[in-house]
Amino acid sequence: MNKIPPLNKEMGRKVKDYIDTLTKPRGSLGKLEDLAITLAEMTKSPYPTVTPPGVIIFAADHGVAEEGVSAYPKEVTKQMVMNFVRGGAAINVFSRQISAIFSIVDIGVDGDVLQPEVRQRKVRNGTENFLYARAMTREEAKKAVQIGMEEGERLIQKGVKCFIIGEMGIGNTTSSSALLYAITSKPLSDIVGYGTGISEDQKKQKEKVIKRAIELHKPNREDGYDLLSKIGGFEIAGMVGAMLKAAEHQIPILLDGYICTVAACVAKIINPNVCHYMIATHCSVEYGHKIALQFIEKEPLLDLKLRLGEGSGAAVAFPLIVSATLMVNEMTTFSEAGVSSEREETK
Ligand SMILES: Cc1cc2ncn([C@H]3O[C@H](COP(=O)(O)O)[C@@H](O)[C@H]3O)c2cc1C
Ligand SMILES: O=C(O)c1cccnc1
Repeated sequence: MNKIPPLNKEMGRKVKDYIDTLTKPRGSLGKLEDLAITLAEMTKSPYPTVTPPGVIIFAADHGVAEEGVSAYPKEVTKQMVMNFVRGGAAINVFSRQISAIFSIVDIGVDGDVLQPEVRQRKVRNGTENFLYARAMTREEAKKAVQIGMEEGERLIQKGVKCFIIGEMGIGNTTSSSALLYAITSKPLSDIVGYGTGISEDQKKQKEKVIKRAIELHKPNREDGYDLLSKIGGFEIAGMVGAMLKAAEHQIPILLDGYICTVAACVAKIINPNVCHYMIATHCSVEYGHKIALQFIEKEPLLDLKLRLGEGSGAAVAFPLIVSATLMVNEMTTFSEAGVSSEREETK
């Protein structure tokens, strides 16, 4: 197990006191103040920064996509990887907006995208259909998490100061829902959503597939690798690895939507300290997202009715995180500005 340092609460208290000296009514920047304090606790810096951000997208296919659980065909995974290369996907647009260091990792796409922009880290051409067999072996699950760690390390060496971890994989809301069901035992009707936009009948089929898979595999909810190997995906395992690596280096992780947050749940099972370094940026339309957020005990900053993934919501929320850091870095204090501070009788 990798070592993840605790939060530096002392630094948080110092920054809280400092924020109270800035030229604004005490507490008036609300959640931005909480964010600045949390970032100081994570980074151990009184003046935290989150730029440049790193966007890392793990792409892989899912055998269970054969069961008609997605509104789109499996080939879209590979086609979207090519779209990421060309720069036309939502995450490309938002990554450019925030000047992110961008990386695409093929960790298990069914078919090759042999482009210099794509990191060739394939474990296998997609998982097995977990309705009939385990998605991958335990060794493959460990390998995929290890690859996620290495790819995370690579971005850290490039100097990223926060992580946005995205994914692409047709069928991965089914895998994510199976994981969340195995982890929480909440009713399937509260967990399973419409993913890319399936019909009511397809949603019923999706629930049935998940229920049967859990009956077949009986995953151990306390064993992250058992969960990943039986009902997970290579990209989800890669995300888990990148999260563990970021936390080890005390780098904030901006969580995106449903799949990303389910990966965060699995990471928590492997090492609970990883959650200290996570910020939930938004709440997705996918039903299970709320349950996943409860499991890691995080409140989302925004509700933009997104249901895309790729890291898109976290990238869109990134400027808010920057605002929190700029408040501490650039605002003047009451004494510097010659502004009278709060009256004694109010304190
Ligand atoms: C064109 C396109 C681009 C996407 N970008 C992310 N996803 C999202 O949709 C997929 C999950 O939904 P499901 O489980 O229903 O297949 C994932 O690839 C996720 O990243 C996309 C889906 C499509 C079709
Ligand atoms: O919230 C997400 O990440 C999501 C939701 C639906 C489809 N793909 C991704």
